[in-house]
Amino acid sequence: MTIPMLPQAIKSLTDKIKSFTLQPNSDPIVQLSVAVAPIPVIAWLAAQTTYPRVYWKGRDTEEIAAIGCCKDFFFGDDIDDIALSLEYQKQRSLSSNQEIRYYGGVAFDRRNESWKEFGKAHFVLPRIELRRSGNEFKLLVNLNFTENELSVEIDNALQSLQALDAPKPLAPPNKVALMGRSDRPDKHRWHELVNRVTHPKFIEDTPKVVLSRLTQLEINEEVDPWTLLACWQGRNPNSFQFGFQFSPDSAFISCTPERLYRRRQRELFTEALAGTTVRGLNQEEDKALAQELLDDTKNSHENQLVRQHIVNVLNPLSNYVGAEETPTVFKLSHIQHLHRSIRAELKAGVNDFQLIQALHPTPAVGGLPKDSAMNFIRQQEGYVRGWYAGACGYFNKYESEFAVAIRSALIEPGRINLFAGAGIVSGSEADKEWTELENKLKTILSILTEL
Ligand SMILES: C=C(O[C@H]1C=CC=C(C(=O)O)[C@@H]1O)C(=O)O
Ligand SMILES: [Mg+2]
Repeated sequence: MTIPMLPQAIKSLTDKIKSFTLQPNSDPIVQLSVAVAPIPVIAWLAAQTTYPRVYWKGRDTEEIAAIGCCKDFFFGDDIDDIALSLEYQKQRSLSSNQEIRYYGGVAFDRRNESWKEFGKAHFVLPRIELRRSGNEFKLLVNLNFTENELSVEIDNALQSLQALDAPKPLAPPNKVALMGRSDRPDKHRWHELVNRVTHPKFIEDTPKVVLSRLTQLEINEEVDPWTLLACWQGRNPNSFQFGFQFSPDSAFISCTPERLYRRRQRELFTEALAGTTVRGLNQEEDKALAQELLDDTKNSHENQLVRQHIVNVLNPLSNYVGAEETPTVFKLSHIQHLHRSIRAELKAGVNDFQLIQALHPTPAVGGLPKDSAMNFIRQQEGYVRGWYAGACGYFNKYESEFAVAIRSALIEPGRINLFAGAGIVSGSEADKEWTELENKLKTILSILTEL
């Protein structure tokens, strides 16, 4: 049997929707899908004009583009974890289909203000998804009968399918002309902050604070977030790549090496990723730099604190937790990190909400102890992190995956906001940590500008 091309696949999905009937005991959330011949996933997403638009690619061969939504969970100003947990439990009970997924994110700091459309937590059940798993592609539609009756929901789904645009090839992005750049905190303030955190009295109680910086680039031209993400993906294919765009005016994209966790039923995979150096100009130099990183006390301490904390918070939720004793080196296009894998077997009944609460933010982006580091960041950093260093991904009852939204950018009209942080521990020096921030921006800057 030949797999249908996109127009035929849309037609057969349309027929499926038209002939759908709700059985007396069927779930109120239903997913219908058809196989489709290969389509470049990001290019398809970039061609669409419906919002929200979501892109997700984890470390395996699965890639997803989602558009529109049939349920939107937005937690703007006031959210408490109890309300969030109740909503989460409710959704979990509405469908037994393992393929139904909620995509979204949680801000870095749920107790501080966040970005307008992104809020403190924002998840969607998409209307339409294009999913690639290896070489297999499928187009799917979700129907949500919890709020609309059958005919209304079917009409909505049909309209969304009709509104789909054909994919166009992505044009390589032009280099942008920078009209201005500003850093918050600036270099002077960065020195002050690092010196405060590394003061022996402070560090005795708070051994790690991950300080970060917002770099704003002023531009005159339009930058397509999906084209930018596609290029970024090409540079760091071993990273997670994702993007969320809730309206035309702002898109958050990330090409992050850091997994928060991957859960399959009760099996959990997570990691400690912290400690950084640059890549060498040749293989020999690269190897020497990696060895230096492995031997370096400050970087080892940075990573070890993350590993220990993750093990500690997972212990009460798990029957078993195992973490690599010795780190390995995780290489990206411009930098390399220390990495330790961690695996856990969760206790029965532990859910994603509890996992995010326990794990996020890890000391790779927050610090240690969590509350004291978060307070310092909240009071001193001088800008709102929003979803930078937040947790983004998807979940359902059976499986989930979340990445830590570092190496990320918020694209707005006339402005690109870039973020970079560095773990400040005993032995950190302000100048070196500032250079580490610059190194973390190199890949995205090399795509955007003539470096
Ligand atoms: C907070 C960031 O990186 C974290 C992840 C890996 C290495 C890090 C470091 O060496 O400082 C950071 O903890 C960032 O890139 O914004
Ligand atoms: Mg570091």
